[in-house]
Amino acid sequence: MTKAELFEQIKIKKSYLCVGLDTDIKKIPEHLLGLEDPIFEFNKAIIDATSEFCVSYKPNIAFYEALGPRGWESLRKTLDYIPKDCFSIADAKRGDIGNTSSLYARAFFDETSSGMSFDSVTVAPYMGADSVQPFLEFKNKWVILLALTSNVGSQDFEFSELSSGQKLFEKVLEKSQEWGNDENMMYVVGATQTESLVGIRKIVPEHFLLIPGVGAQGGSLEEVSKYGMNSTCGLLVNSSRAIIYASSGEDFAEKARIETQKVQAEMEICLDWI
Ligand SMILES: O=c1ccn([C@@H]2O[C@H](COP(=O)(O)O)[C@@H](O)[C@H]2O)c(=O)[nH]1
Repeated sequence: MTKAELFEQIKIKKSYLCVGLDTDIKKIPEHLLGLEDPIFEFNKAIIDATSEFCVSYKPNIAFYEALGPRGWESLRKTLDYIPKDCFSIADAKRGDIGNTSSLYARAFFDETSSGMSFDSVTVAPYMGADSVQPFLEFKNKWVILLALTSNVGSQDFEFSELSSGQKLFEKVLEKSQEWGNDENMMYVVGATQTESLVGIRKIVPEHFLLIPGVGAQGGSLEEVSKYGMNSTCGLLVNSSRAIIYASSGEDFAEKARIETQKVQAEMEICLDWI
């Protein structure tokens, strides 16, 4: 999906919501557990209930790979089921020396190799250019580079001040623009980091940002939108647990739909600002 196509979907659905499919076998409703593939059945019901109100889905790969071959199969079926007008994100946080990164890229982008072709994959930037480049070699695919994460541990390295006076995450934003552009690279910025958003927008005014951390982590959608939005929206705001576990009962999909619709309604108001 191109940047223009993504913005078109945002305008059509009046939403920049990404629903996170962090599907934990220990948390899915009991009545699904007897089915052949409970994880897929859960995701299918969530997607059916929410796709009207969101533009993207983000399976976090950890939840699937922890289950071995069964988990990978649930992931592949889930990706197949995600509507083609929704932007798919493999939240895998990969990155290694070049030849290894090439194989990670094939795992998430090359359908003939792995059976899966996501629109994008999250990548850690700290091994530098040669660790990211193999992902960028795939046409019409996106790298979503970790910049300023939502967790408390972001303080440990990402805010470190360099001799140039820049923070480490600022250097990531600046340097990585030599590798890709706003048509093939996005950045992860936590919704808990809104005080840094104005500065981030000075470095990457045109790029899309993937913003996790609203909902269960307590970030504010209004603040993220106020400080992060640009003329093409420029935001994909993710919520996982607050949506998919809105209920632990048989009504989980219905409750997920209600939560998704609430977030979409708030986003519709914010989209009027652009
Ligand atoms: O900085 C980051 C990077 C990634 N994540 C991921 O996003 C979702 C958030 O889930 P919630 O349930 O909405 O809190 C999850 O998959 C994280 O691994 C993040 O939270 N922060």
